[in-house]
Amino acid sequence: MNLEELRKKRPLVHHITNEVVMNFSANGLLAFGGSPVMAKEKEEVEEIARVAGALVLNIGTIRKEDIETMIKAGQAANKTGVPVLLDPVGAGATTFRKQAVQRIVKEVDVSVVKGNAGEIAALADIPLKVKGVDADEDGDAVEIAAEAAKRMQTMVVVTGKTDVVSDGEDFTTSSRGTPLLGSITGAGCLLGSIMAACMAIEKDKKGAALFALEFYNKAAERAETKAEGPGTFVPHLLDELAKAYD
Ligand SMILES: Nc1ncnc2c1ncn2[C@@H]1O[C@H](COP(=O)(O)OP(=O)(O)O)[C@@H](O)[C@H]1O
Ligand SMILES: Cc1ncsc1CCOP(=O)(O)O
Ligand SMILES: [Mg+2]
Repeated sequence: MNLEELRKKRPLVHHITNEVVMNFSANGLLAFGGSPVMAKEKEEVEEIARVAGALVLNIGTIRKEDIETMIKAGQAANKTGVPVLLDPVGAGATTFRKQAVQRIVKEVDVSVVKGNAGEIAALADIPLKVKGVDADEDGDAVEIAAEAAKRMQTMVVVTGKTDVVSDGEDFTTSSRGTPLLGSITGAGCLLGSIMAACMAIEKDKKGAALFALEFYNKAAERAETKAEGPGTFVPHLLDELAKAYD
């Protein structure tokens, strides 16, 4: 994954995402070197998705009518080879969300499904405690990722204390980061935006996902050393995301 190339090209990342994180995701992606656009009107999503570098479908505050919109955008992205990242926010919390994800995955060729252990466990039908959009326990992230990848026939990233990237057969883990990421909202969503931007530049999607995980969590570790708590962690994280690490 070539970060210099990404920063030169500033790939456009089309987001259909939740209202909670829009501003944070846009700022974080800008800091990293991508170009965010949030657009969710059914009449315009195909036009944007087909010219974007990547598409993020994030179900954090999804309503019934948004499912069709996400499918429309996803299929337009598929037609022009634009990678699609799906974040199944809260999939472990309600049947509606889980079924929405299952429908999207069936109708769109999703490049990667990225979520926390609780969300991905729900999609793999592995019992795990969840609390709304958060995982309440870690579970066996490797097993969860593998089972979900097999069922959805796509690459899966499980995030948490240890992150796992799996295609159902092989897997790679990464254990960087800080628990402070769990004390701000949108940490996972922003990781998804950055991962999608990397996939716009790097065609090896596993390589792109691992680069995004390492870079993001390294930036978070450095931000932690400068922060006094969750409040000051956020601006430091944005600053660190704008830097370059070897
Ligand atoms: N306890 C932890 N220690 C280190 N990094 C963590 C920890 N919890 C989460 N992270 C990191 O925070 C980011 C968001 O992960 P997570 O909190 O699982 O997502 P979400 O915000 O979607 O619930 C990931 O990069 C992950 O590696
Ligand atoms: C709190 C909340 N509620 C619905 S979406 C959302 C944001 C979730 O963000 P993340 O998954 O990055 O923690
Ligand atoms: Mg999340």
